[in-house]
Amino acid sequence: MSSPSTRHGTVPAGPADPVDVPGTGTAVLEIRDLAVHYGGVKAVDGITMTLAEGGISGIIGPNGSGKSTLVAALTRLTRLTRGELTVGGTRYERVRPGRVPGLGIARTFQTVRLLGDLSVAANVQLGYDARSRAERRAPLRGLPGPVAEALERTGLTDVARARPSELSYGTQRRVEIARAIVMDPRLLLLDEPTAGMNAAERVEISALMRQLRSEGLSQLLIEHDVQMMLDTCDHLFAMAQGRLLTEGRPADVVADPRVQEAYLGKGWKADAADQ
Ligand SMILES: Nc1ncnc2c1ncn2[C@@H]1O[C@H](COP(=O)(O)OP(=O)(O)OP(=O)(O)O)[C@@H](O)[C@H]1O
Repeated sequence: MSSPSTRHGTVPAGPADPVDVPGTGTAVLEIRDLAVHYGGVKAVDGITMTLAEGGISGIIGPNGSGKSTLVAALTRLTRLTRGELTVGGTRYERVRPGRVPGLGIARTFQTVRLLGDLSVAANVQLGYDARSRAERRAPLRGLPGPVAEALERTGLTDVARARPSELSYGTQRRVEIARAIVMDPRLLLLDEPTAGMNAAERVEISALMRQLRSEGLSQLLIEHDVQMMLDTCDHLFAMAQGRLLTEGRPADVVADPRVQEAYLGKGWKADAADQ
């Protein structure tokens, strides 16, 4: 595949091995001493993370460890108690949520949020229309190039005219990813994209994420499925009680006794780390 040109610059097509490709060495997102307290609840309490450009970073942590709050902070949907956020070199911890897509951060949600009355192509076009006011006035006859490209990159061209209800759950998830990448983000946040999926659909989403990485897209994956994290991520962060426990190569992080201690079911993590 040729190196795609994005509004954030031309990116090199990378090899597919998730362990050997931790990113380009440049940070796409930097989080410094981030805290979100709800009254006395320290949902996130002093997190510092650097996400490598061009890589797939993952966050694991038991229920209530602060993952969703961290995503809400990164997308500016929750107020920070303190901390700094930098994307593509731009500080953004004070910007309004509506400006976040314009900074190059796109996301998918824990639940499918597609418009059932619209075709797959029209749902994806909503993301394209959101790119800028000027583009929203562009003629909608036929599919704009970026919409067709997003459909192709996510393997949806053949179902472009279908309604979401006609598609499997896994395919609906891919439509959401298409809608996010049509914005040409510098970073894609995926919040539990395989929740409710069967094993085959999880493998499919993991493969799609690795394909998007080979096309140069930086991604942050929040996911409970540790095997999916091992199969997909270049770098893993483990959270517990609002803090960062450890980070590093996924197999090393999953095997870390502190990480296993943080979960109740320790056995399956040891199994996953052995693979
Ligand atoms: N709006 C809120 N007000 C008060 N406490 C909150 C709020 N949102 C989250 N919390 C608390 O903050 C902590 C972290 O919650 P969060 O949902 O971020 O964890 P999580 O790791 O995403 O959990 P899960 O894996 O179950 O989604 C929890 O103790 C939660 O009860």
